[in-house]
Order: sequence, then structure tokens, then C-alpha cells
Amino acid sequence: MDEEQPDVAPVVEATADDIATMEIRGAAAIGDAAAEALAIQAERSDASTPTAFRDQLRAAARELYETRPTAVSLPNALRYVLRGIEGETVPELRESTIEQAREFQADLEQAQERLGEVGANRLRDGDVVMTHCHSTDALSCVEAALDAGKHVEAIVKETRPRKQGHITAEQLREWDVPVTLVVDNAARRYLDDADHVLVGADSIAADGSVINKIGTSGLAVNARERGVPVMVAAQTIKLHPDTMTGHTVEIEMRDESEVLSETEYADITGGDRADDGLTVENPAFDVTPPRHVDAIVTERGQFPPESIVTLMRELFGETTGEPWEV
Ligand SMILES: O=P(O)(O)OC[C@H]1O[C@H](OP(=O)(O)O)[C@H](O)[C@@H]1O
Repeated sequence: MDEEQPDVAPVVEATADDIATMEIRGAAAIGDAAAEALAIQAERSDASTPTAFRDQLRAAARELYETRPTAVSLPNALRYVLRGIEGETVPELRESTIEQAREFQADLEQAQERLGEVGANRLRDGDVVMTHCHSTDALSCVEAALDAGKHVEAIVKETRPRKQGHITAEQLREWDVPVTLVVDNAARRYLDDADHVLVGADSIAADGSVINKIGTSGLAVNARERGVPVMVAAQTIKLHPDTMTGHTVEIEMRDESEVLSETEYADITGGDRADDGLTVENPAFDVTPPRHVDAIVTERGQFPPESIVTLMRELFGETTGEPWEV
């Protein structure tokens, strides 16, 4: 007999869809949205028993989890909320879920602010940062430096295929930071004008590897060659606990349509959609080894990448498992 699927609020499905299509994007924003969706699921739950309530929440968590595989802020957010829930009755569980989600969201905001202050210490008055993609953690370092009265300029990489560099440029211009926008291929040339490479992270592995937007690793190699320090801004929810037990981080492969439009595809294949000889690969992230990273800046201070595992153990212990296994 088929078991009945627990009811998941439509808002959870909508959030999952927005994460998958990148309407909601950026590791911190994804974690925040996931916590919010669980809070709304709890608020709107029609469960009549505590077991049914928990089943619904677990189903919601699964749906959110299955959207994008690389940013660990998503499972970390789900774990934080689900593991903190207490109560014997449905109203108690409801209240506790909402409280946990709000606590997570508040911590997230505070952590980013604190991280910004830590990261700003690395930026001197007059420094030029080169950015890749759009990271709110990275930008919080610039914001804090500006608040401290420092002048900062930026070389912003466009970041193909989705050009999130434009979002970075927009934010920096709002803050009146002079911006030079360059295509990704021009990065090496402009590294000579940069004092720092400043990027965010979707996940940090136990060995200090940084998983971030595709193109970060090449940029870091070039920066090392040019003697430009690489600074990674990542709140501790970007630390990937599974990597402490040897798991690797899955790299999301996205649709080829982000790389080639239908017309471009047709131009290459002469109109043949079913050309087996043409493969388009679109990995969203890559892995930068710790030897190419100078510092990981978190709300708990800055760390050489090789020592990040100490902080991971302190924060997560050795526990792993799927977020809904509580
Ligand atoms: O959490 P914050 O610092 O905002 O962003 C962290 C990272 O998330 C983004 O991924 P995507 O654009 O969601 O694929 C970028 O790779 C960025 O560096």
C-alpha cells in the first residue's frame, strides 16, 4: 500500500523552485530562504499529531535540500532548524520551529556583519580588490572598510555564464566605489592593478579547499603567480561538516542553455539539435586548493585554510548525516 505523502506548504515548493532556478541565489541567501520556508511550513501546518508535524517538516526539508547540491549553507540551515526543535504538542513544535528559524536568520545576519569587520582589517586605505561572482560575505568586508573611512576600488569580473559580476558592480556603485568591469578572460591582465582577490564561498572543505563559482581556482592560481593575496570571505555556515569524514563536495552541473542560446547552438550545429558530436558542459563551481588561498575570513576570525578543520570540529563535532535525520 502506498504511504500518503506528508503535506508540504506551497510556499516550500515555491522557495525550492526559486532556489533551483537561481531566483534566490548566493549561499547565505539560500540558507536564509530555507529557514524561512521551514518557518512558514510550521506556521501553516495542518498536522493533527506531533508525528505528522515532524513528517511534514522533514518532507519540506528534503524538497528544499534537493534543489542545489553545492552550497552547504542549505543543509546547514535545515539541520540547525530541525535539530533545535523541541516540544510535545503541535503548538509547541510549531512555536519552536519558528523560533529556531528566526534564531538562525538573526545569527546569519550578525555573522555576516562581524565577518565584514574582520575582513575589513585586511583592506588598507586605497586598496583595489578583484572580485569574482557576487558574494554578500565578500561585499560585507568592503562595506565595513568603507564604514571605517577607507577608500576602496574594485575590478569586477563579469563571471560567465550568468554574469553575477553585474550584481556586484551594482552594489559597489551604490556605495560609490569606483568599479572597473572586465570580462573573465581579462582577469590576469588586471591582476597587476589589484591588491587582493576577494571572493566568497559556497562550501569550505576540511582540508581548506574552497568551493566557489567556476573560475575561482584559475583566478587564484594566477593571483598566486602575480603575488596577489587571495582572501575568501565565508561565514561558518559555509563549512562543510561531511568533508571531515572524507566526503567530497558535489559540484552542480547546470543546464547548457546558460552557456549557449538555441540560436547559437543552431549556428554551431547547422540547425541540428540532435548533434551527438557537440557537448556543452556547465559546471557551476570549482575547487581551489588551500595552497592558493591566503586567508579564510569568518565571523570567528581569519584562518589559514589548512587550520580551518579545527574550527569545523569545534562547531560541528564529528556528526554528519542528512539534515532530516534527527
Ligand atoms: O553567501 P554569499 O557570500 O552571498 O555567496 C557565496 C557564493 O554563492 C554564489 O553562488 P551562486 O551564485 O548561488 O551559484 C557565489 O559562488 C558566491 O561566491
